[in-house]
Amino acid sequence: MSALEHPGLVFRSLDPVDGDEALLKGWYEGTRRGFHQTRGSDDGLAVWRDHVRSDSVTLLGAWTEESEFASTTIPVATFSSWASPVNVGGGASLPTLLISDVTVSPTHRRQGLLRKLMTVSLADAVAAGLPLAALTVSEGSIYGRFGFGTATQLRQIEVDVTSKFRYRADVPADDGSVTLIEPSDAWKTVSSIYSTFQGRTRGSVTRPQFYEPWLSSGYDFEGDSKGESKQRAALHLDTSGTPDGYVIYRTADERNDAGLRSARVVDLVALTASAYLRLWRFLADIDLVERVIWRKAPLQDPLYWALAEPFAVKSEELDDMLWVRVLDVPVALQARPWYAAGEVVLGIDDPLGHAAGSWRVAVEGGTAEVTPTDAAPTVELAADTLGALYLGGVDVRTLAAAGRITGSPDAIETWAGMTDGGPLPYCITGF
Ligand SMILES: CC(=O)SCCNC(=O)CCNC(=O)[C@H](O)C(C)(C)COP(=O)(O)OP(=O)(O)OC[C@H]1O[C@@H](n2cnc3c(N)ncnc32)[C@H](O)[C@@H]1OP(=O)(O)O
Repeated sequence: MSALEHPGLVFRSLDPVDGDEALLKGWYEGTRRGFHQTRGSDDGLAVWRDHVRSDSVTLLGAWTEESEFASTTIPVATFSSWASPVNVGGGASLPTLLISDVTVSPTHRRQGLLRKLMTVSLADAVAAGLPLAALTVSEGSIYGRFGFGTATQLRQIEVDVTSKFRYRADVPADDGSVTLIEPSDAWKTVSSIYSTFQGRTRGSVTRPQFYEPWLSSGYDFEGDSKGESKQRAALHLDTSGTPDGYVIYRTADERNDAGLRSARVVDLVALTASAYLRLWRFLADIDLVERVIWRKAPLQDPLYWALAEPFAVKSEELDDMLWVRVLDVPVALQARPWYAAGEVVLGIDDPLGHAAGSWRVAVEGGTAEVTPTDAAPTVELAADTLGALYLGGVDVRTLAAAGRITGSPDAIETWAGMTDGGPLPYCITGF
């Protein structure tokens, strides 16, 4: 906290368990104000308190010094973070600093408050031995300067579930079944299926506690009220009756932009291809619904390829999801999978210093050895580009074509062979 100084402001780190009640409530209100939400209800505050306690969230804020005309409890800047595993591929996960609730009020914007809070938080994460940091963003141009790059992407799709929705004749019939269940009763199964998915899926993030009140319909985050009455849940059971997929969705009174009756998928996880297609069949079988909208479809979606009329799937948007920042180059690079033997000297430009320097990366048998070196770099890139590459969401050649990776054509080809490969990362967990 010593590095956190700003004229007229007092910085505090609030204890999420025993912190001053008025300041905690004020901090929560500060984020709601910063994100243009309504003032919070007591129920919303209680849900937030559960999350910050159980995820051991660090709550940083800046308050104006005592004044007759300024709130003593609502801060002008907020910044939260906590440590949680991210799946980095090849079955490995790394503890990662997850950053959220970044707000600075209009009275104090562009005076360097975000920069101060970010710089201190990343330095603390390095001191605590966290090799990665990650966040999801509101605008794409803010976080590159702090070494974050777009590491995973999602597609928003709108699926025509009228008679156009029909699988090809060669798609095998699913032998399992789908059952409707109340979201509160489904929660235990939902969280267990997600946890298996998390362990298997490159780019996936361990979920913070607030997914429980959200997905079990205990709290409506959009309406800020207790109980979410529109959400429904269905489980997919395999032939032995074991749940291996779920969908949580909303239907009542939903309309798409063209006024067509639509359902919205809130969360969908399937552990097998068969469960995935069967859950989509289930969604298509909901009567009085003409379109199903899902904001978190994978970029390579089997649904498109399984349909007799693939144009039933309309891609609406390509969205960024997880932004990653490498803090410890050897730990981070040695943990992820590699795809061809080779050696390069990476030169990383990192104004914050954590990843800066020359690093010898030597790959043999699918694993890398990464050591600092005085040798001249053969491949050069900035920290945010390394973050974008890290989970395999974009390949080396594309970033080189964008001018973000430089080196001789041979060195770039060697680095591409080593780095590119494996499944695309997939993260459906915002925070
Ligand atoms: C992880 C998350 O929580 S994402 C949500 C982010 N929050 C929001 O979108 C809420 C609304 N916006 C805000 O509250 C503020 O504008 C913030 C938090 C985005 C920026 O806070 P500020 O204190 O004004 O930023 P600060 O003055 O420290 O700026 C740091 C740098 O980022 C740049 N920057 C800040 N905001 C933006 C922006 N919206 N777009 C582009 N660049 C930006 C500044 O120019 C500055 O650049 P420099 O230091 O390299 O010269």
